[in-house]
Amino acid sequence: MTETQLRTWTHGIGYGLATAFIFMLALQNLRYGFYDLFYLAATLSALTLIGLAYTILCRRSQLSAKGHLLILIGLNSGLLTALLTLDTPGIIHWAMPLLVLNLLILPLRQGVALSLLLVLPASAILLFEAPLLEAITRIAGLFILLTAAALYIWHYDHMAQSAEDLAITDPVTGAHNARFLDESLQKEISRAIATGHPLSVINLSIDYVDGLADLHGKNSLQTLYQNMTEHLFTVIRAGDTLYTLNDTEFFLILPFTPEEGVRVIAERIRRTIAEHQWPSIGRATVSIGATTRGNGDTRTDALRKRAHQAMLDARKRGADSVWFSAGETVTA
Ligand SMILES: Nc1nc2c(ncn2[C@@H]2O[C@H](COP(=O)(O)OP(=O)(O)OP(=O)(O)O)[C@@H](O)[C@H]2O)c(=O)[nH]1
Repeated sequence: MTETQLRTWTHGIGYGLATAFIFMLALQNLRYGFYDLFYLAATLSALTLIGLAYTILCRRSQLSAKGHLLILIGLNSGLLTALLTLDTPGIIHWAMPLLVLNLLILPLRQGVALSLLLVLPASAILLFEAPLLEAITRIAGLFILLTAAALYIWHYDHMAQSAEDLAITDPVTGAHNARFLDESLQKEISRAIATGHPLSVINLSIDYVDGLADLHGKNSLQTLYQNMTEHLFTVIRAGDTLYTLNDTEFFLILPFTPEEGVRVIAERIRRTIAEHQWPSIGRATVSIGATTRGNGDTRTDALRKRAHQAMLDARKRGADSVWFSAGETVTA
């Protein structure tokens, strides 16, 4: 299930349950002849029903649907007005489903702010109108509910962020992982097509990995890979992105970089790696394949394959070398 679908379901169920709850209150008050409270509950349940309809209408853009804020401001201010104008402090418990809705539907800060705008004046009214002990008990209940719901939402947001980070970041090296590469490269290709700026990529592979693993062990190779990632981060400029493909290969996306530029940076990477003293194994070299997008390159696999082939060509010419392969050019 995508995040948008998850939000649509939770918002829909939230509004649905709130509508059912408030509608029951409306019916009960109608039965006992409390017409003011009946009209209030009927208005609030109509608003939650609008929220449900809005959720269904905006189901494809639920993450950016701004109308929820207006609907919830309407609900919260409706209840606050009733607390101020009707002499029935008992309806403070109607705030409970509203607090949950605020936090369930709005971004955390907005949800907490709107809830406090309801709870603080409501508490003052309650302290003024109800017996002290009763007022304190009800206010405490509201704050406990608000805190628990806010902590739960904060925890969920935090977990979702960690899951997203894990999905796109290699846990060992901190670079982006291969799954994220195609998505980013496609975006950069579209951007390069739209703006006409050059785009280059680099495929980089550590030389003689089997020999290094035999000689120094797999753990040393893993450490070398991490050290090389850190090193590459210090060589590339902001805006370039680094991806780890497997335990021995890297990929770099270099926006705004023409052929002359990618030749410079590829050679710089090769030289600095060869000159470096690596803590786990001493000396190491890399073979680098580089390519620049031609006007016929519109897909990621073409660029990835060409960079990979260029890296194999570099290796064929002897380790510790760079090979550049020109982009596909189509004449109109
Ligand atoms: N994407 C990318 N390109 C680089 C990088 N370093 C050098 N280049 C390319 O190589 C060209 C020449 O770079 P340098 O020899 O460092 O000269 P420079 O004039 O100091 O480079 P800039 O001020 O970064 O443009 C640059 O214009 C870039 O196109 C890098 O880290 N990333």
